[in-house]
Formats: sequence, C-alpha cells, structure tokens
Amino acid sequence: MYEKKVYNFQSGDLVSQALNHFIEKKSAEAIAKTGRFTVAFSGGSLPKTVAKYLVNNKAIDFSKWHVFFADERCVPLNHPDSNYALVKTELLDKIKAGRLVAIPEDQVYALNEKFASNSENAAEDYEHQLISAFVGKSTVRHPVFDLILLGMGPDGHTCSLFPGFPQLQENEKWVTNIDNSPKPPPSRITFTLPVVNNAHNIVFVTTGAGKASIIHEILDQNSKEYPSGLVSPTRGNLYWFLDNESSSKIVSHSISLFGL
Ligand SMILES: O=C(O)[C@H](O)[C@@H](O)[C@H](O)[C@H](O)COP(=O)(O)O
Repeated sequence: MYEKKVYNFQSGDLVSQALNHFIEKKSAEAIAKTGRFTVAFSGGSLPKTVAKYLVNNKAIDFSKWHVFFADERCVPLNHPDSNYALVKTELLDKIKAGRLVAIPEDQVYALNEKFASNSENAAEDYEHQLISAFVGKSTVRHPVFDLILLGMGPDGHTCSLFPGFPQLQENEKWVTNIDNSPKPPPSRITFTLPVVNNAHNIVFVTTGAGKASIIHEILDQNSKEYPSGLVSPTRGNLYWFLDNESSSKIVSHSISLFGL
C-alpha cells in the first residue's frame, strides 16, 4: 500500500465537498498520464454523496471519463434497484444537463440487460466489458482502475462481497455473481477482491452512526472479519471519507488532516 488516510468531516455535506476536490485531482492526474480516467461506482447512498458537488465541477474533463460499476443488481437498467439508474440520475444526467461535453455513452459500462435474469452470464459479460476496456492498457492479471468508490454496509460488506460468502475467495475472475445476497435484491454481480485491491486509489465513503463500531474494528483493530477489512491495495492508496457519526468510535490519532 502506498498511502492510507482516514478523513473525518463534520457533516455529510462536507464529505461531498471534499470528495469533489479529491476526485477532480485524481481525474486530472490520470488524464495527464494516460488520457483517460477509469472510475467505478458502488450503489447505496454513495452515488448521491459523491455527485452532489461533482456535477457542477467545470474543471473536470468528463469526456475522458470511463465509468464502471463495482457491483450491480441484476435488474433492468431502468429498475429502481439498478445502480446504473442511480448513477445516471445522480451524475450522468446532471453533468449532461449542465455542460456541453458529457461522459460519452459508450464510456459508461453498464450491465448487459440481456443477462439481467442470469447473474452468472451477466458477470461473465461484464468481465468481457472490462477486458475490452483494459486489455492492452493497464492490465496484467487484473485491471488497474484509477479510482474505485466503495460503500460499506452495516454488516461490513462492500461491493456485493458479503461476510462469510464464497465470493470472497475468488482470485481469478474479475467479476463474479451472487444469487442469495443478504441485502436485496438477491441477484447481483460484483468486482472481486483482487480487482478492488489492484486499483490506484480506493475510497470508502461511509456516513452515519450505524457503521461506527465496524469502522472502529477495521481501522483501529485491523479486523479482517469483514469484507471491507479485506480491502488492502496491492499497488495504490486507500482513503476513508467519514462523517462525525461514522467516525465516532475511532481513536483520533488514526485520523488524517484532509488536504490536497
Ligand atoms: O449496490 C449495493 O448495494 C452496494 O454497492 C453496497 O455495497 C453498498 O455500497 C453498501 O451496502 C452501502 O450502502 P449504503 O451507503 O446505502 O449504506
């Protein structure tokens, strides 16, 4: 791991403001180096928190963004449970509405709806989408994302990698499937841990008191009991963006001062 930082902000709104500056910087660095910015979103509360200020950021060259989904629910793309639909509403549509250059549609890598009723085929298809986007670019054995944005569930899950589930052991595949997710809907596809851990930058965005105890266990006690605790970059940086509530049980010396 190159750098690990835990940031605490007084409110969720300040988390969104900081993420806006942080992502602007990571996007500019990646575009300067490789001509593009590869970013993966999770679902849940994350897209809204991340997008809040980002959608008005005119310093970002969104035309160079390639947008992926760290996990996705196996439902049609216009379904209320779809992570794609959420990112489209919170981010893609708002960027398009506010500026001339949007994120090109062929640079948004969505679940293939044809496979929405078969998670195994959906995962295989999504892995092929990743291969077409990464092979010949940054990849050796697993793709190297510029940024993967993660949420954490109250049971410590991240992506659709749940505590005690066999998907956690997957070392070869880039994308795997689950049909008995404890968090509904049950059928999903998800990045595997080696893909997450291979990123240049991994960011957890976690707000609310419900997650404070697990965050304390992961950050202060180095617990490996939860999937989120197994996130450990092999080449890149790991950041936690927390609000006062989710960080309330962390010992304060673990917290870094936010600065760019
Ligand atoms: O699609 C999903 O369900 C997720 O990607 C999942 O991993 C989510 O990020 C966490 O459950 C946190 O969700 P909240 O931020 O809503 O608690």
